[in-house]
Amino acid sequence: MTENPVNLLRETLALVAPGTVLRDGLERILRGRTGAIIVLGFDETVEAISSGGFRLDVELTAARLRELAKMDGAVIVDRANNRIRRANVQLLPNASIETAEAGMRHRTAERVARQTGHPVISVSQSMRIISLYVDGRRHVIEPSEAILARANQALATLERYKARLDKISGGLDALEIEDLVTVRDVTAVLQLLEMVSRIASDIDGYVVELGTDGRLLALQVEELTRGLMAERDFLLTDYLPQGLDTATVDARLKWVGSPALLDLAMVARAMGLGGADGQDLDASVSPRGLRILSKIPRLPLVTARAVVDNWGSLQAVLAATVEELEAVDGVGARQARTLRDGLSRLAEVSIADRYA
Ligand SMILES: Nc1ncnc2c1ncn2[C@@H]1O[C@H](COP(=O)(O)OP(=O)(O)OP(=O)(O)O)[C@@H](O)[C@H]1O
Repeated sequence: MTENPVNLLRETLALVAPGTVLRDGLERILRGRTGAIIVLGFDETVEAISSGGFRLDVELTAARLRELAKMDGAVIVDRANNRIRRANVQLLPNASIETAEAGMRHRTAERVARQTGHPVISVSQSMRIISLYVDGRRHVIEPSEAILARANQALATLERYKARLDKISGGLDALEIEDLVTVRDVTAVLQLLEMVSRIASDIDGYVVELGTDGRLLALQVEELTRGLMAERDFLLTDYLPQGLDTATVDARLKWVGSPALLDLAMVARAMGLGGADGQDLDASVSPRGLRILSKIPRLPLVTARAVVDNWGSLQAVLAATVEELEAVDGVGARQARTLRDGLSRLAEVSIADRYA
């Protein structure tokens, strides 16, 4: 099999999500109180294990699927072009393939999926359940309400983490301006960014499964996570030691499980901060300044980058005069003023917050 199993499951979940032709057909089969076995792939391997029935080459529609499922046997759909290719077929998969299922329909579905590498759907007449067999695993298609309940729980968690992220990221602004940042402060922001991104990716999975029922959810996640990838990038640009790049940090964090992620030293180690074991969380660090400069309204990102590249530290940028800023390649008079005013405002807000 050439396809990545995770992608094939995701692809199949998208094919049967609410709002799709296939899902509509499956719902009709359930309402009609019949069962079905549908193979989502058509090639020589499928042909070789198909016996009897009849051949056709018609577009997949919900009504056709429902009609054809009334007959005994399987329906074969070419998922590459959404056409029904065979119906009323008896499937003869290799009987030595292990299956944990009971009942011929489900045993057959599981074996065919394993043997052909194509996803197979079975609709159980007796249990009124739609199951998906993909890459050796069974996935039960749940009603949207059940998935939405879980997705909404995840969304509430995402909102809580996002609120905390906003708070500690704002706190980091103040510490950066006053040059009081420690490894703990930086890693706490990256930790939350990582948690938010993991929860968002879980919700993305639900969105795929929910199809049209997940539109609102998708919009909410998009709104909550907008700009966070950029913020993460700027944070890493600001604090990564020389010789360590973002891709390496990403790869390291990927292997950190969610419970381990709660350990700040683990995050520090991934960022190459806090000593060899990441334990020195109280060590001082200074930002290059890109993260905070990116927060200045109307300041083009290229200007922010040019300034950071030139001075290499936020404290040096804070000490620079408008004339010095203007002298940097890629910084015009207007941008130098915007930058100076923006930094002054940020400093005022930070100090006011600190002593409020
Ligand atoms: N090898 C097969 N090829 C095609 N269709 C099959 C095959 N085996 C079973 N089926 C289909 O499944 C139907 C039900 O079979 P059976 O009652 O043995 O399965 P089951 O798993 O108990 O089904 P259900 O959960 O729907 O009650 C058959 O009438 C037939 O349409």
